[in-house]
Parts: sequence; C-alpha cells; structure tokens
Amino acid sequence: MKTTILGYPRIGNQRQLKKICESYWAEKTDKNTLLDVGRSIKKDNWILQKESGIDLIPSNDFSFYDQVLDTCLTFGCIPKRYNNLKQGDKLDLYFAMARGLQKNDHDLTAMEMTKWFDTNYHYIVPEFEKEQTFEFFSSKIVDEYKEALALGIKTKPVLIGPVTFLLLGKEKESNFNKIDLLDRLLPVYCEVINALVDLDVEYIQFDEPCLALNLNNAEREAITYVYEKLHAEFPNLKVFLANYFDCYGENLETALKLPVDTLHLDLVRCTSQLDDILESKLFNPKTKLSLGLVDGRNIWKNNFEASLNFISKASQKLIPENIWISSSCSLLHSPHDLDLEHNETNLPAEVKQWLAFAKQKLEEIATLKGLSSNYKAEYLTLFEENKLANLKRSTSSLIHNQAVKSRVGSLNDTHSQRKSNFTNRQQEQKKVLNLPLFPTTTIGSFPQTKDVRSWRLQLKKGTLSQKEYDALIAKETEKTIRFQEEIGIDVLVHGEYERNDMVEYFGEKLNGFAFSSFGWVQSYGTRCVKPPILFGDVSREHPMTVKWSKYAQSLTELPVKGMLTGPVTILQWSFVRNDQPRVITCNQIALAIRDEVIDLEQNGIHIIQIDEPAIREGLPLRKEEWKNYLNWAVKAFRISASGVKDTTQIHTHMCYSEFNDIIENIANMDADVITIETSRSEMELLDAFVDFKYPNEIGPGVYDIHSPRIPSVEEIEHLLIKAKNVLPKEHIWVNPDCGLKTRDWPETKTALINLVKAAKKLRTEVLEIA
Ligand SMILES: Nc1nc2c(c(=O)[nH]1)N[C@@H](CNc1ccc(C(=O)N[C@@H](CCC(=O)N[C@@H](CCC(=O)N[C@@H](CCC(=O)O)C(=O)O)C(=O)O)C(=O)O)cc1)CN2
Ligand code: MET
Ligand SMILES: [Zn+2]
Repeated sequence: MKTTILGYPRIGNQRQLKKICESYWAEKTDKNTLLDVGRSIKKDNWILQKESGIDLIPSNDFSFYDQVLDTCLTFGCIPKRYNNLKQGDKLDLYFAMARGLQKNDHDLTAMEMTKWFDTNYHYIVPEFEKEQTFEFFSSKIVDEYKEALALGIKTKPVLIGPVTFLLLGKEKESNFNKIDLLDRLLPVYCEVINALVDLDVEYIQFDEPCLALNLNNAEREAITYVYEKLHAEFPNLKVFLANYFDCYGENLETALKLPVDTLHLDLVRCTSQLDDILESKLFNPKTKLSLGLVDGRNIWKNNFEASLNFISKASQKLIPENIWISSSCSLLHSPHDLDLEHNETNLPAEVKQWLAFAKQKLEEIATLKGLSSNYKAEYLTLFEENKLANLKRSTSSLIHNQAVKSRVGSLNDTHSQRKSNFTNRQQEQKKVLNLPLFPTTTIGSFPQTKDVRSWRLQLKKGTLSQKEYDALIAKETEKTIRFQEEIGIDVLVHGEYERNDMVEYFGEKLNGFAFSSFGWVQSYGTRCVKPPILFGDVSREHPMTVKWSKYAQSLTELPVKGMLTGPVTILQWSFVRNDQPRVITCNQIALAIRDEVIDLEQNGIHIIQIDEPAIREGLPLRKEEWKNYLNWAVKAFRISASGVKDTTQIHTHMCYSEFNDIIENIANMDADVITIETSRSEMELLDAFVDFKYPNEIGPGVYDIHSPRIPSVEEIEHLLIKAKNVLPKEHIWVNPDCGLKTRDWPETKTALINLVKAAKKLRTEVLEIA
C-alpha cells in the first residue's frame, strides 16, 4: 500500500506567495525574487510531504495565480487581445491575463473568473473560439518536475485533463462546440506528455473532476477517446485519473472501462462508490484504486476506524500494491498547519483537538498506511488517540444548545414570508425612499487599505485599545460617507471597515464558531480567506452590526444600507460541522441573521442588504440533488429576510455565478433588489434575468472590481444601455460588480465618479426622450 495526495496548498504557510506577488505587481520586487519565493514554497512542500511519509508527491500543483490559467499557458490557449504580449515575458503575459493590464499603451481586460466546482476557489475561465489552435507554449510542468528531481524527488506531475479543461472554458463564438476542439488539443497534450516521458516520468495525474458532473454522451465518449488514445501513445505511462467532489455517478461505467493505471475516488463526498466499484463486473482488479479518505475540504480529524473499514474492504479484492491511501481532493482547500495555532480564546484546546489542517492530514494519510501494514503495532497509540478525539467531539457539551434546537424546530411558513407581495412592497418603498431613476449604490465594502488592516492587527496585539481602534474606524467610515455624498451616490454604505472578512466577522460574533489565526485558504490569485470553524449550535448573543450602521446613518440624510452576510453564504464559507444535516445548521444561522435584520430596522435602517454570493456555489454538482438544496437554501434566505415591514427594502448580492439554471429560485428569494456581477461578461449574465422576466429590481454590475482597471464613463454607459434595452427602466440600479475592499482609493474614486456620471447621463437621456 502506498500514500499520495492530489495537491498541496501553495500560498505558503505564512502567505509568502501572496506577499511577494502583490509586491511584484506594485513593482517593489523584481522577478527573480518572486521566482525564488515560488521555488522555496515548492521545495518546502515537497520536503514536508516526503518527511511526512507521502510516497507519491504531486508537482505542478503549485501556481503563481491559478492552475487553470497555468493550463491555458501550457497549451498556448491565449486570447488574441494579449497577442502583443506573447513575445515578451511569459509571467507578465500570465498576470495580464489574470488581472488585466492598464499601463503604457496597453489597456487589456482580464479574463473571466468563476467558481471551481462547489468551492470558494475561483479559476480563470479559458476562452475558446471556433478556429482555436493550441501549442506547447509554457514548459512550467516540465520545469517543476525537474525542480523536484533536483531535490531527489520523483513526482507525479498534475495536469488538468483535456476534457475537464475544455468543459471549464467558454465558447467566445456561438458557432461551434468546444468539445470538438479535442482533436486539436490532444496532440499538444501528447507533446507535453512526451516531454515528461523523456524525463522518465512514471505517473501523471490527470484531474478530470468533470466526471462528478452530469455529462452527455459526447462528453463521456470524449473521456474514453482521450484515455484510450493516451494509452495507445504512451503504453508505459501510468495514468492516475482523479475525479473528486462527488461520485462518478452515471459516468462510472465509462471510468471503469478506461485503460488507466489508477482511478481515484473521493470517499468523503461519495461513500458508496467503493462498494459500487468492487462489485462491478466491469472492474478490472489490475486497476489500482486511490482511496480519497482524508477530507481535503474540511478540517475535522479523520475517523481512522471508518477509513480502515474502507481500506480493509478494498483489500479483500485488491492486492496491497494496488491500493493508494489519499486525500479526497487536493489539499488546496485546506488551511496549512494546525501546529501554528496557539490562541486559546479563538480556538479553545477542546475544539483544536478535533481538527486536522493540511500538514496534519499528511500525517493522517501516513498513519492510515501504517495501520494497514505489518508494522501496525507501532501505530496503535495514534489509532487510540484518534478514536478518543472523535469520541470527545461527539459528546462535547460545547456543541449543543437546546434553546437553539427548539427554535429551529418550531419554524413554520410564516417565518419565510414577507407581509405583502413585491408589487405592494415596491409601491410602499417608493413612497418612503424617494430614489431617482437608476439609483446608484455600491455593494458594501470600501478599500481595506493597509492602514485599516494594520489597526486591526495592532488591536489584536494590544498596541491599540478598543477605543482607539473604534475611533479610527469611525473616522474612516465618516470619510467614506462624505465621499459618497460628494460624488452623488444615492444609497450609501458604511464601508465595512470594522470587518476582517464578510463571513469571519459574523462568525466571530456568533456562538458556535471558533477561529484560526493562520488558517488561510486561497480564494483567488493572492486573495485568501480564513473560514471560521462552525462546530456547534449557532446563536446570536448581541446585535452584530447595528452600532456601525447606526453611526453611519447618523452622519447623513441619505439612506445608508445595512450590510449583512446571508445564512447560506456563512454556511458555505465556513468549515462546517459534519454531525448534522447542513439544512439544520443553515436554519440556525438564518434565525440569527433574521434577528439582526429586525434590530437594524428598529434602529432606523430602511434598506438592508443580505449578501448571498455563495448560494450558487453551494449547488450540488449533480442536478438530481439541486431541488432539495435550493428549497432549503432559498428558504433560509427568506427566513433571514422576512421579519421586516413592507417599507423596509431588502437587497441581496451575488457574484461570480451563472444564473441560468437557477433563476427561478433566485426570483423565489424575493429580495426587493438584487445586485449581480455582470461586467466582465459584458452583461451576458443578465440574460437569465431577462429571459425569465425577473420580477424584482436588479443592479447589474457595471464596474469590474476584481481588476485595478478603471472603466470609463462611456464603457459604463454602454453597459447600462445594454441593461436598459432589456429591463424595465424603473427596475435598474447602477452599481459595481462587488465590494471594493480589494481596490485602492485612487482607482475607486475615479471609477465611482465615472459610474455616477454614467447614471446621470442616462437619466437625462431618458427624461429628454420622455
Ligand atoms: N470569505 C470570503 N469569501 C469570498 C469573498 C469574501 O469577501 N470573503 N469574496 C469573493 C472573492 N474572494 C475574496 C477572498 C478574499 C478577499 C480578501 O481580500 N482577502 C484578504 C484578507 C482578508 C482578511 O481576512 N483580512 C484580515 C487580515 C488582514 C492581514 O493580512 N493582516 C496582516 C497585517 C496587516 C498588514 O499590515 O498588511 C497580517 O495579518 O499579516 C483583516 O483585515 O483583519 C487578503 O487576501 O488579503 C477578497 C475576495 C468570493 N469569496
Ligand atoms: C463577495 S460579495 C461581497 C459583498 C460585501 N458586502 C462587500 O461589499 O464586500
Ligand atoms: Zn460580491
């Protein structure tokens, strides 16, 4: 039996990669230093895995920005607008594709970003056209293999499989099917593989998580075609085929027939799959199985007893040499190292002993191997420790709160129903709010500058008192209110300066959560989150946001929007307990948010935004399970939003989501106003709302806040006219795609001034026509 993992976190255990990349972008660091930091992270990761007892260590799981963007570069899939950069430095081209480039005589938009399956990780969306060609453009995968080899480690390079790569991409023209590009892409895959085989590569891991989705026949046939072809071309290459995040489902038959060396199973997400495979007539016992037993998506200690049961089941049909013990998916989605955590207040020792981060997961994988070996005796203490920790968790008094359980138990339909329907509410709200046509607003956060973050750090260290900290935040909030007044925004926000993150902040205020100090997980590029750890029943002890919203409202006559994170998003972006159904946990959060909404209303806040950017991401990968999820997710949002008067306007916000498949459910959330991300796709994401005749008000984003690029008045106006042509004008709001926290002030100022100008121009035009 051997151990492996599918990938390791690459941001560095102190977020070294984030810091160096951001410094490089700011032209404060040179390229060599950047490359050095990259090399040292890779080296540390490889050595750590080796020392932890991982037998087959991945390479090319490192990335300076995103693994899908890396794949685009590997195969020369570079949109034409970057052609002028192709002769220059490849890393600069790469970052231009990721972030856009507005410098010298360049003005290039970034490529689109979207969610990686059901995770909070965002990948860069490949762009394909009908005449798309491919070439072996970047040798990163080969270079990294050599880099590890030089350290004496023969790795398993990781490559996104060609079918998944194509399916993740976007057809930029409507007259072809991207899957038909396979004939042009596959020869280039062969070239890349050839280069690796020339270096004596034994294993290549092909990630094909599209196998967890509902595929059509053509797509399934593409899988067969690819792996038969690779087998014919490279009969000695060991193909490690990785599916994860769900079962193979109706793709299992296809997978079992493939001439691959190893099939990887995510046994965390899909526990039934091992039986299905072992009992299948199609299963070739010479095929190795990689048992994904250690959860790459959550932070609870593995249950060794349960894992050993899987291993022993597999051992009845397979010789030990044909069994891999592995992580369920890449550990990219896990925080680095629990050993760094020493803050007892945030992470009590009792909770800490239930957890395992990436480094600890390596140890768990090695221990599972030990426990399945002839040296089992040496590992029995670890087994007993694991059993005890899991037992303690299941019986801990920290977890249960009877009052919360009974409140959730007594929820009924009135809790998820506003007092009147939207049309009535809209009339009532018009009377009290008195907003112009095309009202302007922002999504909530304003620049989280280095200063703001350093105040929080100083507060944590004790070098700033709470009072001093609050005074600084108040000043920043006031500055932001004044700025919005000056430039003519209609519905203001307070700026969210008091928050480290839109989920972690609420976690900190709610009972039932613990926090890490260094548990960073990459969300996109250099941006990371520290998901709070939801271990017990959730309740709200005190109001969480009233103080700052009330303060901001006291500064101005204009309406200030209250700002909350919705229950589904808090659930989705936390590490959630796995001892009860998610719907129950979600309803607990929904009730806490509902109480907060009511408190805001009672304190004079008449517009309240409940962000639900993760509602789409939480969708199960297989359509069969959508209905159930959408029912409870939409209901949880409604529970949080329905405690208020008709005159109180509820907003929601979503970003990086495709809405086509779920638009009916989005409408069913019945928010008075929804703001969505649409600008990178040139309003394409609006189509779903138009086709469905979305009944409520809507603010399609007209400023791509994930890029430092500043949109011109004309560009914004162009997008607004697009919206005005397809939506009733009384329903349209004007706002950026998402919050401004990742932006700097100079670009924010110019962009928002342009945004207000564009809205005003449109108002005048409409009035002139009328
Ligand atoms: N949870 C979550 N998921 C999300 C989003 C989101 O906002 N939150 N937005 C979407 C896009 N994803 C994003 C994810 C992260 C960030 C982001 O800005 N993250 C920050 C960290 C935010 C944070 O937790 N900040 C803390 C800690 C800040 C910090 O790094 N402090 C320094 C010290 C301060 C300094 O001097 O720089 C340190 O600890 O070393 C704070 O403000 O208190 C970053 O990576 O830079 C943005 C978008 C989708 N998913
Ligand atoms: C990822 S959605 C972000 C919403 C939040 N209110 C903000 O403006 O930052
Ligand atoms: Zn957003």
